[in-house]
Amino acid sequence: MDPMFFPPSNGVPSESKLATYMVTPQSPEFIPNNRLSSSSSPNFYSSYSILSNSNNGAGSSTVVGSNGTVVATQQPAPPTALSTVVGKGAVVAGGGGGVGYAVGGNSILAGPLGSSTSAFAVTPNKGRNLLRNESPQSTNTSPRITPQPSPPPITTNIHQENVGGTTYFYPTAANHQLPSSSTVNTTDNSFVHIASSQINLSYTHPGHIYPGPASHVINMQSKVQVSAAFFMQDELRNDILARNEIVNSIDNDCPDIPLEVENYHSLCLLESLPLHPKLPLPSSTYKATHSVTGVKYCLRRLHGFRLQSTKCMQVVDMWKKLQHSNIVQLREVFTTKTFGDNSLVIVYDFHPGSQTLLSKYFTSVPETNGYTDPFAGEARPFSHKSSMHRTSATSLLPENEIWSIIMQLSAGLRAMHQAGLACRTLDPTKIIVTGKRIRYSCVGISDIATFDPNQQNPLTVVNHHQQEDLTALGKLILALACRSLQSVQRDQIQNSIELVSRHYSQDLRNIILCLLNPTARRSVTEIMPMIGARFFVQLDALQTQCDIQEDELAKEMENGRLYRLLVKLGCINERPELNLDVTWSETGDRYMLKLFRDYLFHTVTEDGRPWLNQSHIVQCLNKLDAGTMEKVQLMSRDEQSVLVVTYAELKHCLDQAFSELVAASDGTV
Ligand SMILES: Nc1ncnc2c1ncn2[C@@H]1O[C@H](COP(=O)(O)OP(=O)(O)OP(=O)(O)O)[C@@H](O)[C@H]1O
Repeated sequence: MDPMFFPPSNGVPSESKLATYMVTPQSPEFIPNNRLSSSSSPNFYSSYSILSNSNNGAGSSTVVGSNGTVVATQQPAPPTALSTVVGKGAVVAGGGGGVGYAVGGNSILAGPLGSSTSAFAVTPNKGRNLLRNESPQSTNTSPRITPQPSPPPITTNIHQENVGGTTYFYPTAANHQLPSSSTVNTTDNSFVHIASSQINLSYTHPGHIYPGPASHVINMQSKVQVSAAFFMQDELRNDILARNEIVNSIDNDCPDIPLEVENYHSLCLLESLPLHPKLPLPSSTYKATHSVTGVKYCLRRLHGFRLQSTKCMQVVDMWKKLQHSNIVQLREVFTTKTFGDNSLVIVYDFHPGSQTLLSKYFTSVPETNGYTDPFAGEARPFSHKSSMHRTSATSLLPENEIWSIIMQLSAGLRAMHQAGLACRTLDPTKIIVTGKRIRYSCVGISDIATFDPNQQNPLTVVNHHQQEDLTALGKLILALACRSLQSVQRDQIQNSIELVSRHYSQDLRNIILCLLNPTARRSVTEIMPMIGARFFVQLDALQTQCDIQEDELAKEMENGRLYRLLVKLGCINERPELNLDVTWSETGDRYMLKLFRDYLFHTVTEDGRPWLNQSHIVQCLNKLDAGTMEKVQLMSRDEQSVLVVTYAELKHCLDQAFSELVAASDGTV
């Protein structure tokens, strides 16, 4: 028979759902003798400390004391402690009035109670709100850390003591000794080792609480706001949102694009131009979704291209292996007729929110928070059609910014050259900027498109292309320094160098001259000494950025863990039925969790107003997840009964109930 239907012989009003948890004289768990063993206590109920109103059942049972208060606890409790407890006289579950809790959480425990170090200083003290200060457990007791998911067996040898008319029950101490240290399993399956000396913390998991930003991070910000200390910086949030929006957008007004191309679908045109000088054929760029993984990629299509020889796949493999933070990774290459012609498609990683170097530095279009929408406006910003109008931007760039670009471009180029490859598309339209990151975006295309299977000496050709890369890099730096593409035209170069000499350092001038020198055989490593100590500035900036981002990560890290806990609670609480059992959610472990949910979210102030306190919720969830031995008082909705349970027991209930749900489900969690 479901315990729901037991007669309420324990003094709990029959309408109280807590009756299902209350102890009856018949209930083996609370018979204070030694007959019981852990095996006779299949339920976990015996471990709950229960307090009920005696007025409704006074004298009717040996369990209920004459003043109507019953306290049972599993804490070993010397009598001296008991008298202290009773002396406080705070344990009143008023059956009639329903008021009744001037709670000192301490006062309901039979045990060597110290003053609780509750994290909640402000304690609403009426009705279900009594449940503050809920950690009556002292460090001096021997709390038991419950390794989860299964709690240790609970000894049901119970000692009974009547003090001042109140009968207390508590188990003998046999197996309630605190191990010297324990391991607690948390929701994210990480195991946290807890030394017993740490138990006196209101959390046994101090690592699960974000302590606020580190001093070296908070002092980096000029204007520190309280909210900034606990929430992600607006700028970073907006950046991520903008990128997500770009990734998720389905913005395809071009009806000619096929629905699916090989393993990719949802193609979305990024840019399409008839001809680019660096590419021998018309090309188009798309964002596309991989059909199997759902990952977004950037597809570059060469129109009307026939692959002459599969030998070029060797060079494709070389590019595929080349990984560098300043190179957009080439993933695969395939030919297709899906577009209605013979097309070659080169698949790259997709970096949302990117713009070309041309668009960022050679146009006078105002910036929008580092992001431009490539689809906005009538003329696409980097179109060659309009590039001549955009080649002269307004002001000169700060030298630091130019050096940052030089370092990133030379780093990427060095990786390519060391791998025996050449970029061959070192062009402001084929370099993309994502935030502060610069990447070569079109590597390998020229090698494939102009592949000559009859080439006798490929190494010489690569050397030649590498030298061309260095010249192109010199031109690009000069153009950036002058903010003008025309500055690198033959008749302008002299004037441009003079401009650099006037406005920038000697090193910048030297690096340009070195790279533009056609007579010398140059290597990308030669420019390192010219970068010199600026390298350290760049390194410092990057490390500072890492510090800030790591701190942002620390803020957000715990959210996922608490979310999973809430999902479990949400799936269990108020579930109308499970396996046709309509009482499931109202009985057993689930009832305990329901009261805990009320305690978490529905606490009210003395005058009945909702008491909304996020820190209360977060702290309680953390304790639940850690399964601490701290006790919490849960009150039934009719305010007639109070249960005292440890978070460890609640965690056990949660795991148990959720396992039942999983077992009854279709297997997908
Ligand atoms: N890997 C990538 N991830 C995300 N966006 C990219 C990537 N590669 C290029 N883009 C973006 O796609 C758009 C089109 O790129 P594309 O290389 O076709 O530039 P373009 O200005 O059209 O050059 P061209 O004049 O040679 O056609 C640009 O906004 C560029 O920033």
